[in-house]
Amino acid sequence: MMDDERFMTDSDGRIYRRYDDIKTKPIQRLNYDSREINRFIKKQEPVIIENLGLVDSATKWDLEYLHENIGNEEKSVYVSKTHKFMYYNASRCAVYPDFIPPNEQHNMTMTEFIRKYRTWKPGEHRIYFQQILTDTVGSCIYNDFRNFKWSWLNSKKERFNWGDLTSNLLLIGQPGNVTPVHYDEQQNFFAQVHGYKRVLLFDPKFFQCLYPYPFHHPCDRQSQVDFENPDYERFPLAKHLAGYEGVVGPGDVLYIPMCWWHYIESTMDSQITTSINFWYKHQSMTLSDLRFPLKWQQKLTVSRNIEKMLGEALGDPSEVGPFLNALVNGRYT
Ligand SMILES: CCC[C@@H](CC(=O)O)C(=O)C(=O)O
Ligand SMILES: [Zn+2]
Repeated sequence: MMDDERFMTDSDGRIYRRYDDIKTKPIQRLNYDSREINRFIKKQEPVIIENLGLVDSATKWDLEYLHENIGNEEKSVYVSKTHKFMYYNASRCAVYPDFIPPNEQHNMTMTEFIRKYRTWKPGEHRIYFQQILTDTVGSCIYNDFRNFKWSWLNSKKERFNWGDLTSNLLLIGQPGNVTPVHYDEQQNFFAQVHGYKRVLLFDPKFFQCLYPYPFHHPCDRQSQVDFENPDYERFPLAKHLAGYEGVVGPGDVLYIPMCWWHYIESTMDSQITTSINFWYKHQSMTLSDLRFPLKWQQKLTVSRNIEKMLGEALGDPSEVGPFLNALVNGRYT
């Protein structure tokens, strides 16, 4: 890997893709007992929380233990011809008939996933286990799940008036797997269990630099900018990207604020990467809470509502682009 100039090795020996064009500062790392943590969450800024032990009971979740205990219901595994696993909403393909899904979602048993994982050879399609933890898991897993530090999580939910926990995703990836830059409309405590992931995060205000796909596109919420081969002709503002960077390892918990752009890559030196995320609905905002000018998180919600409403008002999502161009070009530009 060392002689492949697409990759770099950091001072801790972590190996990940080199993105010289992207300016970043280190994500702040704080010990779990630091009072500063609440300040970051209140300001909705990313922070890596160390030694919290949030999901310590999942440390034993290696492939053997999961094979024994997770249950034989089929699990959700994404399969990609490349190392990238961009999420897409298959139900929106009708609006974009030329859209080619960048990967496939398969359902397979844990036995099948482990067989594929263990026999995988470079050049073969990559796999990425991404399964919501539901009550169908075996009793041992359920007990481990109950032993997560829910008191800490609930204290943050209450303190910051977050909505309900919507889901926990169990992620099991191969070294080198990449989740390209996107945003989610939920607060996220991202707990790293095994292996290392390099993360890049960007404030929602970089909306114009990351050129998200249209609302009605299958890749809604995903950026059109390919960090490995950025097209600065089509996306000139991508040159101005500036964000935060860090590597999360076993025991680290990354707070990914709602609507913050994030790119997450399993480092090449990892044997396997296992993560568990905690997605929370954002806090309910009342009109009296609104302060102007709006924050970009709020402008993002406004922009999504406009695109959604236009699709309905025009009766055809494919008219939204031409209509917005007619509205803006030569008038606001
Ligand atoms: C499908 C979710 C993938 C995850 C990133 C990663 O670990 O690859 C993420 O983007 C998130 O937790 O929000
Ligand atoms: Zn995400």
